[in-house]
This record gives sequence, structure tokens and C-alpha cells, in this order.
Amino acid sequence: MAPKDLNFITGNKNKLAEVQAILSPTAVNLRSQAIDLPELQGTIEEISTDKARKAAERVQGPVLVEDTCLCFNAFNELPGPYVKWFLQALGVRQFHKLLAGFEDKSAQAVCTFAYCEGPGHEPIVFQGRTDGKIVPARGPTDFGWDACFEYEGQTYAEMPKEEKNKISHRGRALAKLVEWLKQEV
Ligand SMILES: O=c1[nH]c(=O)c2ncn([C@@H]3O[C@H](COP(=O)(O)OP(=O)(O)OP(=O)(O)O)[C@@H](O)[C@H]3O)c2[nH]1
Ligand SMILES: [Mg+2]
Repeated sequence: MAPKDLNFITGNKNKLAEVQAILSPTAVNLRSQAIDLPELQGTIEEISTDKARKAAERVQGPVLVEDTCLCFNAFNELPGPYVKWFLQALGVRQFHKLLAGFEDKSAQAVCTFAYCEGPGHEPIVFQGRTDGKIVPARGPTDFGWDACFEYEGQTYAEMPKEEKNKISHRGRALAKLVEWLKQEV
């Protein structure tokens, strides 16, 4: 794969750290600008592609953006793209109580990257999904809902970072992005 410059636009430093770690063994040169973009209400793909178009307009060049959803099966996929506001309102210690009245605690973490070549270009989407379940918080609480998302007996927060990145929604989405970059060159 030839070196490829990507400008990752995100206001979330934890996302950035994971993307840097996952892409570090590849030929991608990652830079980033911390811009908190307005987000549409809509399907996961609509939100990510709209975010990419807005980011490309803002920086007047090629951009990579990402939107993360947490979909509860008992909620028919909600809170999905709106999880940020639920987490902010409840805090990570209370987050699992959302599902208190439901037997089904299963959830999917969904990460959707959108790459846009520049203003006026159609964004391309790369999505990764990981199945897990929502549990009372265990492990460090410094990143989002990591402490409440259990995958095969461990919460994301309890896993060493390299382990999380291997099986995470973000790791899986970036594997698709890297495959695409290889074919592009
Ligand atoms: O425990 C977690 N493990 C993860 O792997 C993860 N990835 C994102 N998140 C959180 O889920 C919401 C997504 O919202 P989101 O995609 O709009 O992100 P954001 O607004 O923070 O940044 P950005 O939109 O500027 O990129 C925000 O609350 C993020 O903190 C995660 N939490
Ligand atoms: Mg956001």
C-alpha cells in the first residue's frame, strides 16, 4: 500500500487515539483536526455521509469522519447515533439502568467511517459491528460507554487496548478502510 494522507476530523480524543493506534502499522499518514460538526438525525449512513460532506466543506479538502452508534436490540436499535446524549444525561454508572425493564441486554456497537475526497464528492462508507451486551460499569470509565459494553465476558474497558482494537466496531471498520486503500493504489 502506498502512503496515504488522511485528515481525520473528530472532536473526540479517545476515538483519535484508537484510530492512530490501529492505523500505525499501515502506510496511512494520519493527521487530525478537532472540529465538532453538527450531526443530522437519520440513518447511520446518512449521518456519517452528511458529516463527511460538512467536514470537507469546512476544511476545503479530503476528510475522514466517523460516527459511532450503540444499538440496543430491546430498543429496536435505539439509542443508536443518539447514545452520546443518553450517556451524557445518565453517566456511565447509571447507563445500564436504561435496560432495567428488559430481559434482552444485547447490543451492537457500530462504527461508520465516511471518506470524502473534497467538496462536491460523494462520500464512501466503511462500517464495522461488534455484538455484546450492556452490563453495570466495570473497568476504567474514561471512554464513553466502554465500561458498560461486555464482549465475551469482558467489558471493552477491562480489555487491554490492543485486544479491544482487534475485535472492536472501530477496528473492524478500519480493516475495511485499509483494504479499500490498498485497492485504490
Ligand atoms: O465506550 C465507548 N467506546 C467506543 O469505542 C466509542 N466510540 C464512541 N463512543 C461514544 O459514543 C458516542 C458517539 O458519538 P459520536 O460518534 O458523535 O462521537 P463524538 O461526538 O464524541 O465525536 P465526533 O462526532 O466529533 O467524531 C460518544 O459519546 C462517544 O464518546 C464510544 N464509547
Ligand atoms: Mg459527534
